[in-house]
Amino acid sequence: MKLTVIGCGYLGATHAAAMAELGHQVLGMDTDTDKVDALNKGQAPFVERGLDDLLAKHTATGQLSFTASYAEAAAFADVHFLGVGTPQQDGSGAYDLTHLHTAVRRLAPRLGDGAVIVGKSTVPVGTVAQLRQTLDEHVRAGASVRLAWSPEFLRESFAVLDTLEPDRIVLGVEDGDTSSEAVFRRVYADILTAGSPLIVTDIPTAELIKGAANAFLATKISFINAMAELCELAGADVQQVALALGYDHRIGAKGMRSGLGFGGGCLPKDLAGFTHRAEELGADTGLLRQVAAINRRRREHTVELAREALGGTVVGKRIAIWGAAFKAHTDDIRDSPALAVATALQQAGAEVTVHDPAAMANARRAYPRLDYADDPAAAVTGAGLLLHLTDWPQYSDADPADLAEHIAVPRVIDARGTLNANRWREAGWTFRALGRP
Ligand SMILES: NC(=O)C1=CN([C@@H]2O[C@H](COP(=O)(O)OP(=O)(O)OC[C@H]3O[C@@H](n4cnc5c(N)ncnc54)[C@H](O)[C@@H]3O)[C@@H](O)[C@H]2O)C=CC1
Ligand SMILES: O=C(O)[C@H]1O[C@H](OP(=O)(O)OP(=O)(O)OC[C@H]2O[C@@H](n3ccc(=O)[nH]c3=O)[C@H](O)[C@@H]2O)[C@H](O)[C@@H](O)[C@@H]1O
Repeated sequence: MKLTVIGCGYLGATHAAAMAELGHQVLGMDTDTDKVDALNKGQAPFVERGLDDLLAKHTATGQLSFTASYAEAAAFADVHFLGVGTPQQDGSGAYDLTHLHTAVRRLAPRLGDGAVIVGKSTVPVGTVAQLRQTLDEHVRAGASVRLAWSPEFLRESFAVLDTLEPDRIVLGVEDGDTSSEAVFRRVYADILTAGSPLIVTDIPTAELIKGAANAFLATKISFINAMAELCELAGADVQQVALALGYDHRIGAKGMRSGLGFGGGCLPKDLAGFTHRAEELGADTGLLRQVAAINRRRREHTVELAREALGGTVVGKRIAIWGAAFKAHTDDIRDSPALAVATALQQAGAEVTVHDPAAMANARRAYPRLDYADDPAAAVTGAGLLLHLTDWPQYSDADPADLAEHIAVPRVIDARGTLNANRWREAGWTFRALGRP
């Protein structure tokens, strides 16, 4: 089949490459011409495991290509996936849906009768009804264009795997739309045959499922972090609590790692957007607001622990920070907990040096006033404290005995819970981990 993917960031570029892997002819479209150029060379403009290989494989054969032209995209296919950004508006937490409306407005007059638009971006419930109006206002006279919504559940750093082997696929269709599901089943035929369940719903349900999924993932993380707060007060170990809870099949161990809390371009933004929309609808959002508050406290608590470790003040103190990405195996620094802590400490007067295996270029661009080091040992050299803030395996594999030679005072706070406490203590470090004795 021939398909387009409009908006080729983390979601869209991965979706386009995965659709080509399924055997479809795919044209990706993005307004950012630098991105389009990189993608046409078979390179992802960001770090994502396995994506460069897929892009290179399918751009080389011409099965996958990219353009900045709506006209080309509209002419290429009758099925158009939408993966443009839905960022947070400043202040209220509400979603900014302008990119979606722009994409529909620009695409609509160029579409032929029978075309299908399938949205994948994350949206608050009620968005598709508004997009339907935009579509109807701009579509060619006499052309009937269907609009469906299939929210995406991929995780960055597992994006290719999650797209090709999804836990489930959701498709929301408009009332009276009897044909989008059949088209969609053809697009996803191989994935459905392999066993991924497809849940077909009305539009509001599909929109809401995505918000609910991210709110639940955020809640699970904040729940275990609330237990971490309690563990610190009680002298208990949150990792053992999580281990024991996780064996209960109704709870499950996945997505319940305690630490510095959730960041990234999605969970914080989607929790805020979901909460905002729920309040507009008149729902009680006490639970969701607590989830966000607990998450904020993780960052504040880490800053406080650093202050405490350094004798009550960070002014003029050298602090090494391991990690800038919002999680391991990505260069994405959107709402990174590590950089939030780094900048808070710098604002409080500390001299902060940051290292990250993949996200240094993005961090440097966004936070040019922070100091950066090219390797983990260089970051700790001369510091009075090391903060471990992103869970890269390089950091848990590092040799604490070797590092103790470089740091001025061997003191570490493990905010991700992945350093081996015994190993660090035996190498002479004063070791503190969030939620653990
Ligand atoms: N990053 C992720 O892991 C996931 C993201 N999502 C959702 O997918 C959507 C996109 O997220 P990301 O890919 O992370 O964002 P992103 O910012 O990496 O990519 C968005 C892309 O859309 C392009 N764009 C903006 N306006 C456009 C327009 N009018 N026409 C064509 N292209 C346009 C931008 O240039 C950019 O390349 C969001 O709604 C997000 O919540 C959902 C699941 C996973
Ligand atoms: O809507 C989205 O964009 C995506 O958001 C998240 O995916 P992602 O942001 O890539 O990353 P996660 O692996 O969920 O991690 C999010 C944050 O939570 C933190 N986290 C994650 C898991 C955990 O157990 N504990 C924890 O603190 C991570 O360090 C990271 O900062 C969801 O996991 C995806 O299902 C969803 O599609």
